[in-house]
Amino acid sequence: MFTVEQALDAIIAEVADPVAARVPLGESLGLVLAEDIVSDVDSPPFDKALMDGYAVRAADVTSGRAELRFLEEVMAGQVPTRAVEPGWATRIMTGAPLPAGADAVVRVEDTQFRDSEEPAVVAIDGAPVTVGQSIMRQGTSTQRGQRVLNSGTPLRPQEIGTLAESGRDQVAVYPRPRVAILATGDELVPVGDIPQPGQIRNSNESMLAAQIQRAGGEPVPLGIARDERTHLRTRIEAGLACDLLLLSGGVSAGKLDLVPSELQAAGVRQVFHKVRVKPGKPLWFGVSERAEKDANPIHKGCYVFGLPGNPVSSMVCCEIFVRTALRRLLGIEPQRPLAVSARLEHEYRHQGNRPTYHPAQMESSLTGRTVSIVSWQGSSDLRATTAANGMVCFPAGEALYSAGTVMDVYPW
Ligand SMILES: Nc1nc2c(c(=O)[nH]1)N[C@H]1C(S)=C(S)[C@@H](COP(=O)(O)OP(=O)(O)OC[C@H]3O[C@@H](n4cnc5c(N)ncnc54)[C@H](O)[C@@H]3O)O[C@H]1N2
Ligand code: MOO
Repeated sequence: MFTVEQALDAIIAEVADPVAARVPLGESLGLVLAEDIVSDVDSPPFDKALMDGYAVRAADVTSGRAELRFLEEVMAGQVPTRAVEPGWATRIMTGAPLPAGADAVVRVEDTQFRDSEEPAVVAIDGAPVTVGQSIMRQGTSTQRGQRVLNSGTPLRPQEIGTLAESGRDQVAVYPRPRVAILATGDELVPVGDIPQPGQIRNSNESMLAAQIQRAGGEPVPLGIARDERTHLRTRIEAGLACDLLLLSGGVSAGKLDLVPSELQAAGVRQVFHKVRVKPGKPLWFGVSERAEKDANPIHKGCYVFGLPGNPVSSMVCCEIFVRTALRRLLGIEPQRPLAVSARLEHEYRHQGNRPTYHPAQMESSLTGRTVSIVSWQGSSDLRATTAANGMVCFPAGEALYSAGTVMDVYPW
């Protein structure tokens, strides 16, 4: 049986390097940039006013008081037509290009405009004016030809704004993998149905779709597959067209646990079956290599996870293992699950023959991060996870953890 580390190593080794594709800028949030971006413009593109007021020559207003003659008005989007000579001022709006000759802007609050005279007069009464005041010189934020973003950068709103400044309405990223989700089991009914005796609702499909969406993938729900070989195989084959296929249920030792054998019959090569972890022991992972002729435009293979059907087992395996594969395809570093440290809020005794990922609730305060272990009845107890915002990893064995022990917590 693989350890968690061995299973993660195997997933990282099997999943191919990410493949870049161009997507519209509006669809790139959260994806990783797959090209260096060089600006094709200076920012700002011209010397610009940072305040609504008057463009002046600072030398005219060194004392903070002056009476200057009114030259013209420049709004944002217009260009000045005349240079500011000594003794003159141009009314200017924030974002408008600075006229030649001017080297400072005096804000409108420090001025009075008198149009009873010809030409009109701008009377200034404020602090001494210095060269460069309330203006931004061309190219001081970004220069044309400068590299503004590096390949490998995750795209947040500010990077998307920077791409827009650089005129990129399409951008090369590692696109969202399509993730097929296939729930298996004769006991399952759709979420909108009232379960009859012996039946339960297919809650895993909705939960896994939400996990995939949150992790940057595009879920493709395939509904419920019956525990019948031909039907199951047909649904598996439909799922293999996606980049990842997640099945839930039917992977342990029951009479109708047909998933491993039907996956192999569909040509999916088994990489491992069973991991020393709780919950999630029966996890199955394999790879379906695509024939060249029906190659997916993005990825050469489909990576298949047979998740144990118990809801918390499915959820935890998706968080630990499926998301590692997704991060690899999305070009996200680090690829392995990232734990944070938190001090145990209370004493806790844990016992188990496998490393256990236990639901837990973290709180942050000025004195640091603490974690409490929530009451949990095991891998079918999904409700308990709604009182948790992460999972604490306990090693196998029995130990008493005192309050204040620093634990590894994986946030959800
Ligand atoms: N003899 C053994 N029995 C079991 C073993 C074992 O090693 N030997 N492993 C146990 C462990 S650990 C787990 S976890 C479960 C996982 O089993 P399966 O993946 O085969 O899952 P099922 O038996 O199909 O279902 C388990 C449980 O989950 C419910 N379920 C299934 N699908 C869904 C769904 N889409 N939505 C909500 N709930 C679902 C199902 O009704 C069962 O109650 O096996 C142990 N047994
Ligand atoms: O591994 Mo199972 O997921 O313990 O219940």
